[in-house]
Amino acid sequence: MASHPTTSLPWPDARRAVHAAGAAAMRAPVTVPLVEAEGLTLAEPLTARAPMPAFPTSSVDGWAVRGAGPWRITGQVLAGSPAPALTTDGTCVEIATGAMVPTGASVIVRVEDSTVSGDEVTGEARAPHEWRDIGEEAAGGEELMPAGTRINPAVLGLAASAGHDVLRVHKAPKVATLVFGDELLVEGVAGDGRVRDALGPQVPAWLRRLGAEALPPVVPVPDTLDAHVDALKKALDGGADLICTTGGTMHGPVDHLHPALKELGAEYVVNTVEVRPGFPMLVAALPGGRFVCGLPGNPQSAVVALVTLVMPLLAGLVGAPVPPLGTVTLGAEVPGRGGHTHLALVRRDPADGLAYPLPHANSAMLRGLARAIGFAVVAPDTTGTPGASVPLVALP
Ligand SMILES: Nc1nc2c(c(=O)[nH]1)N[C@H]1C(S)=C(S)[C@@H](COP(=O)(O)OP(=O)(O)OC[C@H]3O[C@@H](n4cnc5c(N)ncnc54)[C@H](O)[C@@H]3O)O[C@H]1N2
Ligand code: MOO
Repeated sequence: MASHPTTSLPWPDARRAVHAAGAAAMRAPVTVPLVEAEGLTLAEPLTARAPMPAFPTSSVDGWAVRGAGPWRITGQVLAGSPAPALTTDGTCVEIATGAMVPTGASVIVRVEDSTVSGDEVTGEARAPHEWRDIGEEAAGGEELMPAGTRINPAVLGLAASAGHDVLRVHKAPKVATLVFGDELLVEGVAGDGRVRDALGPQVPAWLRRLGAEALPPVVPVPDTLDAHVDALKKALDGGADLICTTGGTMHGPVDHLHPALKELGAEYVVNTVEVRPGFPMLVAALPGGRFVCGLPGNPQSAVVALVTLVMPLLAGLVGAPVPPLGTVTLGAEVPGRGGHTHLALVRRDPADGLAYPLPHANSAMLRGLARAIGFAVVAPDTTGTPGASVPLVALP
């Protein structure tokens, strides 16, 4: 590894490069029961194991009738039982919502549209017919969700409906957080040159939202090369697939990240990105398909690095696509940052739906971030003008 290479990448290229590196290091999928699958990622497309629905299913309570009325009641079919066929015109069965529609039924008359006298029913059916046809939602074998889908509660429900008891998934990558800096306090108020650690509390929380299994942060890792190397090795011994470090990405007197990476034999995937704030961010690959992501120490810059590098890297590791960007329409001018991409904190105004830049958005500040929906992306050598549609990196 060269010392201090500054092969700075444009912001879109950096996202793609780390995603590709993650995808190349993807682990083998595992099989888990549905109850353990929430938040994990589908390793195979989710398919319907049978037509959905598997049988014609009444969508109302009423009468499944055959032929023209009036209809003589010959029985009842409830949800959960097979339905005997209706074989004679002028007959009907009482049917419950969710019950299997008997073969031979012409229509279903709703209970509220019917009159019963003795064992005879009269009434009128509504159009279109009041049942769900076999395979109306999906044919047997049809793909419902692609591989790479993050399993949310709705996907879990869909998988169950589609007949799955277990799923092939990519497990959540294990991610360690190492917070560098002798100036950091882990409690109380800043003063006398010391500042409160603002990253130990938030980085693991962002990581969990990105689908990682976040290990408890190590805070602070002392500002010596030995302590950095030791902490990185311990995290690897602890099974981390990715180690997020904070601070020390530059080359100041106590910035030891680059020398520590060199000692571990790491290879840069990305070393600095043409983005403001946060340009000194990096991702380095370690032997065995593991990674270190260096988040800059300025707290907002660290979050810019999380969404720029960690988000696509984690996506690659679990076989998900490069996280797509959203779009916002700007309500006010957002300046560019020269030849760099500007990730500008924005809020969305509930009155006009437009995105406005936030105050207190300096890279050392978190006040703007705490009110933001995400970062508007202002391309190099441009200005975000009011009314312009620009990409949005939504906060996870
Ligand atoms: N000579 C130059 N110096 C700096 C440059 C530059 O271009 N030339 N760039 C600046 C930029 S931009 C950034 S970003 C920082 C990145 O620095 P490091 O990643 O090496 O971070 P540190 O020096 O350790 O810390 C920077 C800043 O952030 C505070 N910090 C660090 N960790 C935390 C934490 N967990 N919670 C709260 N605050 C934290 C730290 O006290 C510093 O104030 O480099 C600039 N320098
Ligand atoms: O790039 Mo630094 O992250 O602007 O503060």
